Amino acid sequence: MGLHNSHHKPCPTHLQSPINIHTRTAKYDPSLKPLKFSYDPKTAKRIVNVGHCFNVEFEDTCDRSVLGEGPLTGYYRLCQFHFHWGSSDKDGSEHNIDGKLYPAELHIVHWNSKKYTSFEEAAQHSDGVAVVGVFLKLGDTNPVLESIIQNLDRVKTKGKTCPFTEFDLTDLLPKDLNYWTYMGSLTTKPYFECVTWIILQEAITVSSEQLEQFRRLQCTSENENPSFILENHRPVQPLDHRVVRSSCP
Ligand SMILES: NS(=O)(=O)c1c(F)c(F)c(-n2cc(CC3CCCCC3)nn2)c(F)c1F
Ligand SMILES: [Zn+2]
Repeated sequence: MGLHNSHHKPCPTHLQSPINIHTRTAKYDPSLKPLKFSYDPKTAKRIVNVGHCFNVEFEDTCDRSVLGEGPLTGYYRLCQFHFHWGSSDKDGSEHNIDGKLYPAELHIVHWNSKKYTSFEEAAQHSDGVAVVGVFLKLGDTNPVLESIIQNLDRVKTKGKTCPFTEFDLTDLLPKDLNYWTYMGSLTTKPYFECVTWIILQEAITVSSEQLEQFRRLQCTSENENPSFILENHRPVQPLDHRVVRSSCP
């Protein structure tokens, strides 16, 4: 659906992600509920180097690990999490907060298993996917991140996988679960506009050395000349007429 202007030519509105979150313009919505994470550590399955990043994949053939409440209707099934980072600690996050970039951003991807039968199907619908974004700020070594990073040398090249089980993803979340939420898209191809974005307001820590480990992943397969995933964050996109809501005043 396009907006109409004085020339009566529809101009398409885009619902692309990431965006810059202007905190003073975000609107407190008292009807927003607290986020409810119900993750079963046994659903953690494996780590995969997908070329532009690495995914930590979960068993998503049933609703054993779900995200509920918050801005969502019903619950969404956890399928994977991954990170975005930059070629230096100066940038790397996809979303910005009042123009501030963080050195990295965690995305926890869920899909609407009440209405759809797979992630691929859900991604074709505006209420299909819910991604929780968590900023990583420079600080002390994060021991929970370390338990993931110590496996990265087993998935160094594109297409490689390694088992990764018994992982409690709630250990990676900050204490404060207040969030901003808006309707947007996947930030990589095919950029489908199917995502309810839920961006946590509190960051978790990552050390510079841990970020360096991300940059040692290769986007090439093992029989190619190696090149590295130095950065994988998309530039911010126009907000257009979207409103960002906040779970707290
Ligand atoms: N940054 S993000 O917005 O959190 C983000 C995601 F949420 C994703 F789900 C993917 N994603 C892309 C595909 C291919 C599918 C192939 C079948 C059709 C749907 C896409 N698998 N997962 C993704 F790459 C990504 F970057
Ligand atoms: Zn992402």
